[in-house]
Amino acid sequence: MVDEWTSMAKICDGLRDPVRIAMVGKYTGLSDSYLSVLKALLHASFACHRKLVVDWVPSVDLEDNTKKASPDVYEAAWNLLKGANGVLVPGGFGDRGIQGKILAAKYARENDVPFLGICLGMQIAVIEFARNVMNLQDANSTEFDCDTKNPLVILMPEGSKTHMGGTMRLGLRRTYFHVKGCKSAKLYGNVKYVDERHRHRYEVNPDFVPKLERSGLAFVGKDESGRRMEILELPSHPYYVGVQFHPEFKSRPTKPSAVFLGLIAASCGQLDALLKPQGRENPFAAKVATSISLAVTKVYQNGHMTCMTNASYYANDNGVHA
Ligand SMILES: NC(=O)CC[C@H](N)C(=O)O
Repeated sequence: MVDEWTSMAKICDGLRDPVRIAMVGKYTGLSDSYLSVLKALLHASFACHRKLVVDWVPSVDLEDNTKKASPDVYEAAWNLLKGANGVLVPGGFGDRGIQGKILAAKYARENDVPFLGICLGMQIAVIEFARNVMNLQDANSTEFDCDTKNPLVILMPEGSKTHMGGTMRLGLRRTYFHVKGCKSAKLYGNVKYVDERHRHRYEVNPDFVPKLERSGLAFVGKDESGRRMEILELPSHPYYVGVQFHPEFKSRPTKPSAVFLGLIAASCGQLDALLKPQGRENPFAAKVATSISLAVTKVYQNGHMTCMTNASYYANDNGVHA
């Protein structure tokens, strides 16, 4: 067992080339709030043989109000965002910092920077696209503006709308791929469907989907009814993916989450190699497999992956900071 730990630690210690991910969220001072997301980033970075560096960007700091009140803070936040190889907008609730997340999604979309939006991160990507590509200036989620004339994201409880308890859509749900050959389908191994975990109330308004799709946003994964949007992609972008579910919860050291792996691979120039059909002619796939099998035997100890903290990301106290 010690040998296994030693060989894994060696691989971790040997990782030198960084991959910088800007995490644009609300609770960036409390990194434990995003612990599963961090672990998923780490699993994917390890598979790509990159040392993960997470740049925490408080989304409010990207907003115009901060520019007026604290120009230095504003500039520092934008410098972090612009210095990153990839951008991640995680899940969240409530309207504080929403504008900053929308600005981060716009920046990634317009500058071909790899982007992954999770749950709220997918919803704000849709709002951003509607506002800036489709010119629907007041596009919003009814979570933030219940009177918006363009409700791109709406409450879609599965149960009663009047019964206030239990309106959250929770747990494992199935997503069917609708577009063969899209990036996320390839990353998941060209399966017909995936089961991922959910935790949300609001969803993309299905009435706007035809317009969004005509404008270039592809909803490549949907639930069995076809009414709930689960995965979006911008086919014209190197890697712009939004998921309504939480893929971080199923990521494992031996099996990084497909969409996280896509983000990291795209952020360090490995996505094309990763998406090539697997086989002898795909050395990257072989390399990933080797690194994982070498490194991750029995990584769990009391439910924690304690061995990977020193080389794959910078740790400070309880959290992860760059
Ligand atoms: N987990 C989340 O990101 C939730 C997103 C959004 N607040 C919703 O309820 O749908």
